[in-house]
Amino acid sequence: MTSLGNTTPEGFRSGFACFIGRPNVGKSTLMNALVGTKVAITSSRPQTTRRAIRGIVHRPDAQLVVVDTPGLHKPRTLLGERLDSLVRSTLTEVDVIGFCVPADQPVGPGDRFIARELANVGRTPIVAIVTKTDLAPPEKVAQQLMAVGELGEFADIVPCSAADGFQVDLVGDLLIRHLPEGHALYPEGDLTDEPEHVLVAELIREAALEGVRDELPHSIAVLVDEMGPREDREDLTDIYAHLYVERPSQKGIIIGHKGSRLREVGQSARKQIEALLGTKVYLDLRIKVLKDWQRDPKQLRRLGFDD
Ligand SMILES: Nc1nc2c(ncn2[C@@H]2O[C@H](COP(=O)(O)OP(=O)(O)OP(=O)(O)O)[C@@H](O)[C@H]2O)c(=O)[nH]1
Repeated sequence: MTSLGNTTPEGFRSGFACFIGRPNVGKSTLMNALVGTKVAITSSRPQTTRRAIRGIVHRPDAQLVVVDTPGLHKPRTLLGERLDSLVRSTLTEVDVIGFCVPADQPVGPGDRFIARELANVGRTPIVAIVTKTDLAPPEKVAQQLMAVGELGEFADIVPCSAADGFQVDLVGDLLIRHLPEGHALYPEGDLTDEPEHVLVAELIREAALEGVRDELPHSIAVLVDEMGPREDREDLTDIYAHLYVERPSQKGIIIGHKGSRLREVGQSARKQIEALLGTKVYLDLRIKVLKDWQRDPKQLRRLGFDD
């Protein structure tokens, strides 16, 4: 741990940024690329992110805390409504907003909806980020920069690719420019302030999301019940977790033929968790049906989606 405050160099900046954009535009991947390690989970399924996970970017001249928000969308369920209020409260609390639009898809109603929301946020500066430039030829990227420019008032518009690293550092620079001067908010070396058990639950959920069909992702939640080093074994962490679904049919899908899918999910999650914790992991993963938990306030609270 380094001390905070008394070693701050002249002109040091610190503060908060968040990325906003339609689901699946690459917000989490960009945050991971900026932070340089896997903190938020990513998947090819939209609406993977449900929590405001923070990644912390350490630079000699600045500390940028990135708050990762769920994609804004029109609310359909109680869960949806909570997500949206979470996004809106996040937007007013940060120093700068990164508005992400992918290079490989035309600007659409979803992007315009968010641009309108952003226009109401007030004076928070907005950097427009055209993501996934590796998926579009240069002329298409150039057109996209122009199209995005017409969506609103932006401090900057920058193309980048989190996949090949193109201009990821520049995105960091452009966000940092809007932070106030001040000392570091977190000790050097901290990459996130999410508790470990939350990261572990997210890694399990990510593994379970691989290859499932459209309606299922929203129905999966994971809770770590217990986690700690095994007695006399510093190098082994025992983890007991539950994966919740909403219907018995979904339980069957997750478990797979003779439990084959669940085994794969467990193995894949275990590898990721071992990388995160730096120890061997014993993972006891059970599945439970919590009927319609997305619509039940009590269950939502239990699963960590507070009002
Ligand atoms: N080719 C390419 N793919 C990318 C890039 N960034 C993200 N992706 C992919 O796009 C998909 C979505 O990325 P995420 O980072 O999960 O997107 P998100 O905007 O955080 O999504 P939500 O959490 O659903 O809001 C994943 O399959 C990523 O691997 C990029 O720069 N290039």
